[in-house]
Amino acid sequence: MNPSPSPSRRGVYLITPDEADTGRLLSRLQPLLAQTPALLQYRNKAAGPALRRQQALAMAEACARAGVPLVVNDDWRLALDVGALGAHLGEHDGDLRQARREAPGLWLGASCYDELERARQAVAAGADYVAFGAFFPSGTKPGARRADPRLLAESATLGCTRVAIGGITPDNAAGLVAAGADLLAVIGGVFDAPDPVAALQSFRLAFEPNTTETTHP
Ligand SMILES: Cc1ncc(COP(=O)(O)OP(=O)(O)O)c(N)n1
Ligand SMILES: Cc1ncsc1CCOP(=O)(O)O
Ligand SMILES: [Mg+2]
Repeated sequence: MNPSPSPSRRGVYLITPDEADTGRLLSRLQPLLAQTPALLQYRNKAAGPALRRQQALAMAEACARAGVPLVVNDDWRLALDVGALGAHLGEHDGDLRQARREAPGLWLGASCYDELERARQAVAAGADYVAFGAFFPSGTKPGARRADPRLLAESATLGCTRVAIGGITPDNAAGLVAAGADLLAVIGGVFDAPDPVAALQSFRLAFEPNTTETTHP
């Protein structure tokens, strides 16, 4: 049995933008963490190891204060080091089976891009969640492989949390939830919005039952 903890499995999985200034990163995050997104992922593709560690520690402290679980991108050892809940690993981020063995308590996620078979293998190797995408063109990662929303339904039988990523905004979110996404991983849809807090709040609608249908006696 997998002993890792299981955070709230529905909602926005907010991911940090590349931001070199830790103070500025924190001040952009504070009002968003106050909205308690389901998770925060610390991701900074432009930072070296020292800045990543400094920022991951700052994220861990801010998340603990806000009651938001933290996931560290790319590096499960850093996740352990800063006391994060989990780590997210993609195809270039090491062996998931090794991470599961050496960090049995971490909540582990795996990028599966547009491949159901990769998701099956990730779950067999110990992943707690699988992530598919990009579902829409992503300004953050323009070269990201594209995925079909049908993957979200097709992966239901895996029995783990399913995450959608890539170009997700409040306007296109509901379709992915309807297709089976438990968590919507978002960078630009919040951080590039004119009002990031309002954008984060708007995602809530996507997770509410459809109230536009009327029942007739
Ligand atoms: C929730 C989530 N899903 C997918 C990714 C992408 O991971 P990866 O393919 O390793 O790419 P980078 O994010 O490292 O550029 C993710 N980070 N989070
Ligand atoms: C890391 C990653 N993997 C696929 S798309 C993407 C970027 C997500 O950012 P955005 O929400 O801005 O498209
Ligand atoms: Mg990665």
